Amino acid sequence: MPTLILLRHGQSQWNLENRFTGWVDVDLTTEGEAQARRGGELMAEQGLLPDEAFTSVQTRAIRTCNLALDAARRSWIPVTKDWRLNERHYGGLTGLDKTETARLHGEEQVKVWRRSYDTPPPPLEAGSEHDLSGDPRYAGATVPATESLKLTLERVLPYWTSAIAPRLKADKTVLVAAHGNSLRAIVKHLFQVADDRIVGVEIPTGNPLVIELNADLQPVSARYLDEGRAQALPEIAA
Ligand SMILES: O=C(O)[C@H](O)COP(=O)(O)O
Repeated sequence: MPTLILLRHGQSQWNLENRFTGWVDVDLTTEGEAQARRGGELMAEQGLLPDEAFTSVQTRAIRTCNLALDAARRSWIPVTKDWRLNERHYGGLTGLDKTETARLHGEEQVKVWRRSYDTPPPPLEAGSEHDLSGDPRYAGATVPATESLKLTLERVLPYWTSAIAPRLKADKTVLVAAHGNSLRAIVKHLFQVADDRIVGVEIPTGNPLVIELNADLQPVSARYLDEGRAQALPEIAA
């Protein structure tokens, strides 16, 4: 049975500092490294051994992927990196403190920017210290100035369809080590979550989400391996 394991990176330095991160390449904290290793141990304990892995081009996801695969003794499998699995771009909010931003703009507005489907944050100004358009890892790509979840899904989905789905259709166990919102995009697509319901889907750091799929890649079961740190999952259509 095709098995997908979604793993959000472990706690990052800016998760700890409660700052909007998006495409900024912050690293894991010591706690985040431990979460990634624990994720790999849980996979191994339950015999969930990935055949292949996909990750973004951001250090926190790459290192999470490597630490989890090391812990599961699967560091030899093929790993493919692609910017389309990056975190959603947080635009002009990048680097700001989340609590302070809520104080300035109101909780509701910040919830809309963080969790709504199609309202992007204000764009990042060109030339800002967080402008990554000159970063060599994005050569040939158009670096966005901001992204809603909808825009994130629009760049994740073609990659899902062309690169990841074929491996699942070949009946493989596939690990995708990525980010809160690129993974929410995949969950929205797989579970056919309505635009106004995706606001309720949160993905915890470093907790493998195992989704068994049928031959048409529709979910038949879904569970977090660390039950104590699980979050509610969307319903599986009958
Ligand atoms: O980019 C970020 O700040 C986080 O990785 C995800 O943030 P969120 O919880 O606001 O979506």
